[in-house]
Amino acid sequence: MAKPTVVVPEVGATAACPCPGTTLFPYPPPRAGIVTAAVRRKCLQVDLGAAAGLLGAGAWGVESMRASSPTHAKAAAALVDDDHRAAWMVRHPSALDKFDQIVGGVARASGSSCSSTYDGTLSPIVNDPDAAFMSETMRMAVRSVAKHFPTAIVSGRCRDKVFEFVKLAELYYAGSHGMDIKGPAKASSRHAKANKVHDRLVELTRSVPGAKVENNKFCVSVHFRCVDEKMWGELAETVKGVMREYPKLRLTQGRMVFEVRPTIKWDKGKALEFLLESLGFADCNNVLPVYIGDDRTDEDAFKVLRRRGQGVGILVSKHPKETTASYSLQEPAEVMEFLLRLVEWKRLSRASLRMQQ
Ligand SMILES: O=P(O)(O)OC[C@H]1O[C@H](O[C@H]2O[C@H](CO)[C@@H](O)[C@H](O)[C@H]2O)[C@H](O)[C@@H](O)[C@@H]1O
Repeated sequence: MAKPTVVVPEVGATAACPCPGTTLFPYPPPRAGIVTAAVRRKCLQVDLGAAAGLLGAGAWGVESMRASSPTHAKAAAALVDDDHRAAWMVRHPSALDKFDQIVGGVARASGSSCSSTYDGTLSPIVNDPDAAFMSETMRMAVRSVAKHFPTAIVSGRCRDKVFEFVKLAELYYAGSHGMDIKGPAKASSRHAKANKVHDRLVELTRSVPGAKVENNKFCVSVHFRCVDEKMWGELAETVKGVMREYPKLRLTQGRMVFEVRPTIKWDKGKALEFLLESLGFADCNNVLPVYIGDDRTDEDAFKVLRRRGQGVGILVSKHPKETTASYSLQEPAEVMEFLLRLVEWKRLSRASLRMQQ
């Protein structure tokens, strides 16, 4: 596995990670005084072991693979009765229906910061991970949001690849589950480094038709969306075998994908927290951080917002799911509508401020 070198959101530059607990990142952090010792302590306190999506030894296999399968999700959803769904919607109401409530707590003249994941949030889920393109209308919506609010995309993918899909230089990008962060600027053209684990997984999964191994620079994804369910057990055993060869790696699971990651104490939650601190939004009560995500690994970010009592987490899901997010949206189309509402809210706030002056 390649050693993460990088990190951080400083306009136009990459710099160091705020989490000095690991020697994998260079230190000190980029902007003295912005990332404080208290922040670093907070980073280290987050209990990764309890993070949703982190699979303990032996806890993963065909059953957990089934849980992330759309066919099984649909079957499970069919069993969910209307009362259950209605109760879930009360706990996680639509962010569109509750838009006024969401922005209501923030002073009119102030703002928001917006973070979102890529797959399943800004782009629809498709079989081929290399073909998860974003629509032009979604790109325009994200561009508009970024004009008004600091906007970040936090993804399990490698940063360069997310940039290739999104193509907006004005955003913050946090790739490899937030391990590789860069602020608005022309994104780096550095290519993802092939690494031993990636090559080993490619070699060993060749016998499983439909399996696809993706190099996300500091992480590796093993996709089983196109693998016949009969082969899932074999694939899980193969991945498990490679994990035994590399005991310093850990395994998490997303939507029909195994995600092999280094055991460093870093995740999307810490990336979000780091972005907030670096942007100077950590203790602002007149800024509304919004995090929108669809995957188990996004729960780390939702938990951070809950713990801080700051901002809102929005889960993108058509079906009721266990989540720490406060609100829900059903699909990327609703995400786009929500983003445009944020832009409109900002425009109206500005106009009303001008009238008062
Ligand atoms: O953090 P995200 O931006 O949500 O990335 C998480 C994973 O997303 C991608 O996989 C998912 O989307 C694919 C394309 O729609 C789909 O085929 C796959 O089944 C999904 O799990 C990406 O390819 C992974 O590397 C990311 O870890």
